Amino acid sequence: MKTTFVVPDDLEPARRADDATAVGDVIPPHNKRCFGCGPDAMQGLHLQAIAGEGLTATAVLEVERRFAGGPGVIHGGILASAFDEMMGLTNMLMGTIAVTAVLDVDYAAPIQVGTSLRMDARVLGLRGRKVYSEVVAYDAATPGDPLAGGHGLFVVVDPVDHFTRANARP
Ligand SMILES: CCCCC/C=C\C/C=C\C/C=C\C/C=C\CCCC(=O)SCCNC(=O)CCNC(=O)[C@H](O)C(C)(C)COP(=O)(O)OP(=O)(O)OC[C@H]1O[C@@H](n2cnc3c(N)ncnc32)[C@H](O)[C@@H]1OP(=O)(O)O
Repeated sequence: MKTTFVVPDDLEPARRADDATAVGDVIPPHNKRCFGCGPDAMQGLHLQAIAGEGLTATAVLEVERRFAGGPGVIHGGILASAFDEMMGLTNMLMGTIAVTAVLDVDYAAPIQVGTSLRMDARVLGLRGRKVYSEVVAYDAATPGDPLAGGHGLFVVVDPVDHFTRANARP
């Protein structure tokens, strides 16, 4: 892939929280109405990310017709949403809440409607409050070269403070 996103080469190691979702279990939705993972988001992606070892998680997105952009292929914004959510959920294994500051998507190949898209996400490391994460996506039926990849720079926030202020805006 050809991303230009720069991951610092001197990241601090990130640590899995002692009470993080057990390996093999679904990371619980952080908000029932979240477009990415919420069960009550009628038009949402309904992603179920399975926690892996360390700071990793995997999910499969069934690329439904309602996710189309160009004829027969996934909308780029839908893929970006899925990547954002996958990295955000994986970050939660650290026991912190981090919001997206920068999202980078490498659309390496068209992804057809009907694809079962496997997404593998992991936390790469930290720099103070900054969390660097990545995700790679494959065709689950015919694994081979990645179809797309993503990177994110997330910033750890106090969720009550962050979302209270976000909702207080006039
Ligand atoms: C009412 C009660 C509610 C309770 C809720 C409970 C739980 C909620 C749960 C979870 C939700 C979150 C995540 C869950 C998982 C998945 C969902 C996906 C995540 C998202 O979809 S989330 C939506 C989109 N997201 C936003 O809505 C963010 C809007 N934004 C801001 O809220 C601020 O912008 C913020 C907080 C990002 C930073 O603000 P800030 O003031 O806290 O910090 P500051 O600016 O100092 O940045 C600190 C360091 O990050 C560097 N930095 C910042 N921005 C950068 C950029 N763009 N490029 C390069 N570097 C950047 C600085 O350069 C500095 O770096 P350094 O430390 O080296 O100087």
